[in-house]
Amino acid sequence: MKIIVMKDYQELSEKVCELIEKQVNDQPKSVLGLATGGSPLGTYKELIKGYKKRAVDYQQVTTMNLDEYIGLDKSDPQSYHFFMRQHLFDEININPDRTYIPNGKANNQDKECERYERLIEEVGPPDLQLLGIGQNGHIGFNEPGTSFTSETHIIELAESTRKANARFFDSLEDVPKQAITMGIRSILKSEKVILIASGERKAAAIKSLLEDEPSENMPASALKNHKNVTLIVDEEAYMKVGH
Ligand SMILES: N[C@@H]1[C@@H](O)[C@H](O)[C@@H](COP(=O)(O)O)O[C@@H]1O
Repeated sequence: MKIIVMKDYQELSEKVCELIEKQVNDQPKSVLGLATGGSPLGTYKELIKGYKKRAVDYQQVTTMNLDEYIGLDKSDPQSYHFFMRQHLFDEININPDRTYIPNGKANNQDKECERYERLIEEVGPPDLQLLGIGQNGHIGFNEPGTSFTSETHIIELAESTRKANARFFDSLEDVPKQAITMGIRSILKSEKVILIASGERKAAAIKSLLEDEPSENMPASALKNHKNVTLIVDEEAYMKVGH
């Protein structure tokens, strides 16, 4: 795993933006695996700025998102569909027909999981997958205990994850209890992975990721079995490593 330590969140976001723009400029038909949550917000801001300033062209790019809450409509402001439109897709020249996100409102969720996993094979897998990490080490919505051989599946959200994400909702009760997420194996299908973490809140997870043996209790540690992972952290998220 390659490790890059940046001074702060802004520098981290600029670095990730630079790597994504390079991917798209080198390969205009790239498939980008995208993430939601607070971590990639700065990156998306930089990508939008870059699109306006440097005329990066996203017309032929395809995107695949990691996950979605079960039960939220695409038009729900808390859904990841809405998040992606608001924070990126509506601001760049991407073709909305080439942006894929699991459907959290499908009538048959098992079929939806199968459909999305097939899409990863047919449309993807991503040339570059961007990932955040939960405080408990989750990636996508793969909570601790998820099998490293899992594909797209339904997951019960950990109480700690619901609490951490409650900041995006009116109240904790509004946070869905389930989500649909690419599995660990699905994520490992990507060519390259960029994992980002910022702030003291993530320091314990980053220490465990780098210093402990891979374990299904720390979902992100599965990335140690992937050949091309770059971890980009800021100084706060890295501060516990080696101590
Ligand atoms: N499903 C998302 C993950 O994809 C994200 O990486 C993680 C960290 O979130 P944040 O970046 O807001 O700290 O938790 C969320 O629940």
